[in-house]
Amino acid sequence: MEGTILVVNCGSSSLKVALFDPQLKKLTSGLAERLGKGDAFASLKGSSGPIELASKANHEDAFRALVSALQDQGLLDEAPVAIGHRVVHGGETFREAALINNDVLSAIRDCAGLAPLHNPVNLLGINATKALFPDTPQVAVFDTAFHQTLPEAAYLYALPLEFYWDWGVRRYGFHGTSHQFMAHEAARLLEKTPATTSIISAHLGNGCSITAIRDGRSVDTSMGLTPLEGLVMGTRSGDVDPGLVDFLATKGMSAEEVNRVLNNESGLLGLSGQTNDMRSLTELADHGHEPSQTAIDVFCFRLARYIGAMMASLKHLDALVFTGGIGENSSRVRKKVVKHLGLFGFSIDNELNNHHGGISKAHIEGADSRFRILVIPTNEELVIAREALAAARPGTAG
Ligand SMILES: Nc1ncnc2c1ncn2[C@@H]1O[C@H](COP(=O)(O)OP(=O)(O)O)[C@@H](O)[C@H]1O
Ligand SMILES: CC(=O)OP(=O)(O)O
Ligand SMILES: [Mg+2]
Repeated sequence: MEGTILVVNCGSSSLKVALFDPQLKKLTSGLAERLGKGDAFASLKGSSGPIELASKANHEDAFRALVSALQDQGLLDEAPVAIGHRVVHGGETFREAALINNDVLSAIRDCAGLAPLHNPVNLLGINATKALFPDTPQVAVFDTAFHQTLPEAAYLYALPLEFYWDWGVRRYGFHGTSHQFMAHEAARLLEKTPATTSIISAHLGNGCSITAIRDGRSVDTSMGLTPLEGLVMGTRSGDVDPGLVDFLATKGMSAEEVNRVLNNESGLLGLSGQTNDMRSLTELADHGHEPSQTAIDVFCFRLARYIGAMMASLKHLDALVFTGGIGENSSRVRKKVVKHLGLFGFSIDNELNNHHGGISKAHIEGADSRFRILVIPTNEELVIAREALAAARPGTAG
């Protein structure tokens, strides 16, 4: 097909691709997981079975395999007109998406120290696509860009100010593409304009973050210098006392080990001792597994506490919005979180929450709720495709 847009999202051991037609309708999507490990595999929606990958296949191998599967389906017989990449950390350099050239590549490389788990693999993805489609414009869409409007009071840590000036130590925030999409979708559902809409957006996937959006602009967010701060996540601790690092050092743990535990062995997984997956956790809790129930309780309480904190950044609130795999699917989490917020005047309609939803299928607030509560599916890929097209061909995308 002519005029397609390819979206690439590289994670540390995974690669997600999505292909859009020129009207930005999604044609298909594919996924490769466990890259670099013995049991790497890939699949493409619409393909009859899994795609063959060599054991220990890397990002480039996976990308080639997915592209050739797309070609077999007749979806990519011509090079795409634009390729959009999710890049996690854009530091203070990028306030919006950027057409990738050597300067942009070196700026992304410069931010790698701030996001060692994410930016290096994002660069791998860019190189892999460049090798296959050298003439297609490539565009970087940054998780941090939407949060570049944070006021100083929200982005500065109370640390020696030289840390900020010399090393860029500040709060950046992530998942900006999803939060920005929430701001637009909420405005559409509420029949307002984004520039007059204020929401609290809770993105709850494997990584979780919450953002206060005042009149369409991000004014506070829970993630910080790295995507580790804030909410309880699948395997990440979110906020802990910084004194913990020294305490664990006295127990013989190196900085690297502490970092690994906080990023990969904590959160829902650490608390439950079983899984980072909210669906499995809910089943375990239903079968009487107490640590799983505790994990859900801590997750919900931390989130409710952050919603309360986000109120301090807003002058009014049009809606609390839930999104991401957990936000969109777990009625139990939504109910528990809203229950903590009674003092603010939030209430949920159980019937609507269980089958979400009400007006336009998104509302789950109770009739007596002081604020609206919405469930909105996120669509980071669509936003990346739109931005890629706009940056690659200025003037063609709306
Ligand atoms: N029906 C469901 N009930 C509860 N949790 C769910 C459900 N469906 C998905 N989830 C949870 O959503 C999380 C993954 O979210 P997702 O947004 O897909 O992740 P990612 O951040 O990797 O894109 C997992 O914890 C998963 O268990
Ligand atoms: C920044 C971040 O946390 O991303 P993800 O949710 O994809 O892990
Ligand atoms: Mg997701």
